[in-house]
Amino acid sequence: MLRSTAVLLPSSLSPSSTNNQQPLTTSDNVLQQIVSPNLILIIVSSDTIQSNSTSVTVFSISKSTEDETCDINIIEQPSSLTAKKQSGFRWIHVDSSGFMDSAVPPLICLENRSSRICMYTLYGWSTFIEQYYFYFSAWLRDEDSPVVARLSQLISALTNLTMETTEEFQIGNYGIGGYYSPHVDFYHKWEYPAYYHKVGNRIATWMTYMSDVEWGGATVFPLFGGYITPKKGSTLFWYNLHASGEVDYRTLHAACPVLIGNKWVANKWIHEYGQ
Ligand SMILES: O=C(O)CCC(=O)C(=O)O
Ligand SMILES: [Fe+2]
Repeated sequence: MLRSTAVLLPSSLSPSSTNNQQPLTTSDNVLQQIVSPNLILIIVSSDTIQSNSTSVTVFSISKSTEDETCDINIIEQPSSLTAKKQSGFRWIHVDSSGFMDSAVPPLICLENRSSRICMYTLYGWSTFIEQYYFYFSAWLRDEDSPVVARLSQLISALTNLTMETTEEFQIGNYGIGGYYSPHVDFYHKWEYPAYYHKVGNRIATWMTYMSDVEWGGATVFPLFGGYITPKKGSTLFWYNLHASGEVDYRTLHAACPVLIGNKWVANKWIHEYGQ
């Protein structure tokens, strides 16, 4: 994975400006900047999820290549899970029957019980200062729980991508001061040649926020000039590669430090092979 720490975040994107917990809307300039034809941003607002209903409203936001305007499509499809790929941009129709609401508590519970918990820091377990990232994570396999398996199925159905070459689910937990420095999720052939040969690069990232964060913890895309405030159940999905397979550096992103509260995310990295 490329490690780039040389990115300066504009002051408007600093963590202190992310603490108002305003929900993102289409009129938000930041959001308009963040979306590009190659970056799909799905905001699944948990407010819109009714646990007993058969449909979920999904905000699929895309910037059209022609006029640079930002469109929002709110689509309710009660009976099917379909993903459409269109030239220039893509959108996704969803019916997940309140899935996110029911998935979050068991996933958190599993995380608490997980024996595969580990702490990610650049220099191991020693000091936390000036390290690349600081958070706890655990890996969940589909076999660990029907909830995990169902979430994988949902992602596959929504994105139209096979889960055959995905990584296990990564559950990440940031405590106070937890952060992840600017990085990209893809890697280069020469970094892990054997692994690359087996599954290809990380074509896409799926990230669901499993908690709100009282203050801080935003995910920042500095090259798009925008950030997303964590909101339980909201999901970001973006392609890390161009259609040609070339890596897309515009997907550089970071997790701002959590100032107050606790942040939980669930990541799924989807690989190229089999797609
Ligand atoms: O927690 C976030 O907001 C981002 C996490 C992330 O980028 C990663 O785990 O690769
Ligand atoms: Fe990342």
